[in-house]
Amino acid sequence: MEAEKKHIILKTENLSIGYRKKQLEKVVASGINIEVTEGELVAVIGINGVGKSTFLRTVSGIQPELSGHIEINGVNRKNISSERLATMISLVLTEQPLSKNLGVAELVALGRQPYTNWIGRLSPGDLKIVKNALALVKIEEIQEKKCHELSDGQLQKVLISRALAQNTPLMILDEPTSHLDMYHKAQVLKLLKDLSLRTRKAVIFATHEINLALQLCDKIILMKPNEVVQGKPQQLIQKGHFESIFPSDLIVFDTATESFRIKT
Ligand SMILES: Nc1ncnc2c1ncn2[C@@H]1O[C@H](COP(=O)(O)OP(=O)(O)OP(=O)(O)O)[C@@H](O)[C@H]1O
Repeated sequence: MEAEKKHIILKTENLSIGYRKKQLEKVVASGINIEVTEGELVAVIGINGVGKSTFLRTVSGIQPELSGHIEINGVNRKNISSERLATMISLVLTEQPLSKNLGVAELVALGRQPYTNWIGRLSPGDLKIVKNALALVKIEEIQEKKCHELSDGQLQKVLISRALAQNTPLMILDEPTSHLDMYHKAQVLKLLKDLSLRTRKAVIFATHEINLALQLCDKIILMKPNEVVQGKPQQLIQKGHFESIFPSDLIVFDTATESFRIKT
């Protein structure tokens, strides 16, 4: 029987990413061909400096691609205005400048900005969506708090809730678990998994939590210095891709337990 064809939310073709300064071009990664479909949870993995943030920023339209093609929901990203892009991609970035004096519910309500007028008045429909976003992330109890009163883990959930209120088919997060303890890292990633299943959004996040990503994600985009590959965790493990991510003097990938361990 033919497998059900899923809607493609993000597609890149021969994408090259990096930085341009005057005439100089610094290519961070090239030949990136990936596809992410609705309801998928996808981790972007690779060593420090390999280009994970650059990739996410390029896909989100924060910085231009060097060359190649990006499609969001079937539309060439070059043909999408920034206003429309805000209804297609929601972002959760690390070290985001935000007014910590804002209340939790107020911050989540900012997710409705692409749909409200310049005064930002919320309609009953907007308020319902904000309420739903607070409930999906289970943060109703802290909605009256100010953002400066929150722990890092709580703040991360609030930012995810704001991205949900934005109601986009694609959610992109850059290292959503940095600064969190092991339990809260697992909690946030499990939350992303549940959200991708329940809302059918495509959720893409950069992470250094490879062991957790291998257990939870539908797909992994593995960025290596000379190639970017994508696949189901099992496929990438079977092809031996994880054995060559790090220099092997300190840590090794154990295929039996499908996790990294310290070399003894
Ligand atoms: N604004 C910039 N201008 C020029 N080069 C940059 C700029 N920002 C990052 N880079 C370079 O691009 C490369 C990729 O950086 P990037 O931050 O995307 O990596 P990363 O995989 O997200 O790293 P990490 O895991 O440490 O967060 C690095 O060599 C970095 O020095």
